[in-house]
Amino acid sequence: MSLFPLRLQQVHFSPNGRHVLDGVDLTLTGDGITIVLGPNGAGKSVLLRTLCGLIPPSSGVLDYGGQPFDGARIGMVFQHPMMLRSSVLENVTLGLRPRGVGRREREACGLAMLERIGLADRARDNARRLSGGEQQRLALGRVWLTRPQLLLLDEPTASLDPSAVEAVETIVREIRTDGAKIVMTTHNLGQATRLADDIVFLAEGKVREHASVRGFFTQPASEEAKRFIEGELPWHVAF
Ligand SMILES: Nc1ncnc2c1ncn2[C@@H]1O[C@H](COP(=O)(O)OP(=O)(O)OP(=O)(O)O)[C@@H](O)[C@H]1O
Repeated sequence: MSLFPLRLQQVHFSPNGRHVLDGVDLTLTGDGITIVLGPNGAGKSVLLRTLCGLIPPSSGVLDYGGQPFDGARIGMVFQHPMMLRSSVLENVTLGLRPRGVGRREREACGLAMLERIGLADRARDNARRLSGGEQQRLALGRVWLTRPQLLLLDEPTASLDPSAVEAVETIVREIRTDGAKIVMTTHNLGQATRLADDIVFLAEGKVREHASVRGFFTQPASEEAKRFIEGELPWHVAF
């Protein structure tokens, strides 16, 4: 049963009458990486939290491929992932416990995942002692083990150095290749050009554009998107 196409129709989130999401219309297919761009406060994080059920919309329709909402098939990773005060191995297998996976199988799956994300030699270390980049890789491995159909990433590389960013991007691509649909926010426009299949441009709680990555950066349809690209992209993107 697929969560896709995922359709949002006139989705509003208006806490205390303030229009944070202001009539979002959006259709997402089940493949590829969709990057959500937009200025600070545009509502990008709120949109992701709405998609995974953390924020109930004030009004509007969210249709997950005609299926009822099923949070078990949706994963989310935040800019600062939560780490239990326990080992890297226990942290990476956390999502398997509620699924009834026994301890031995959890360990085997966890160790295999740590190999994939380059943390096998840290399995017995305290997860909270990992660097920011390592913690983000661990958070991605943890959610990857639960085989989500939809993975939401909220600025996962915002506070990382370039080599840690590259490691995270490699894992994100592998998760996509493994079949998950990825929706991700970033302020790093270079990253958007490296990872995205399509771009959703959000401003003042509205989807202003939804275009291919090439289309968005070479021929932005709105003045707002043009200004956004010019203001935050200090280099020429050559497609
Ligand atoms: N749970 C919430 N309840 C009420 N208001 C919220 C909630 N979460 C966020 N907001 C408000 O919604 C607005 C949009 O916030 P959001 O975090 O989605 O912006 P953003 O586009 O992700 O910005 P940034 O790029 O700075 O992270 C902000 O004014 C924020 O204070």
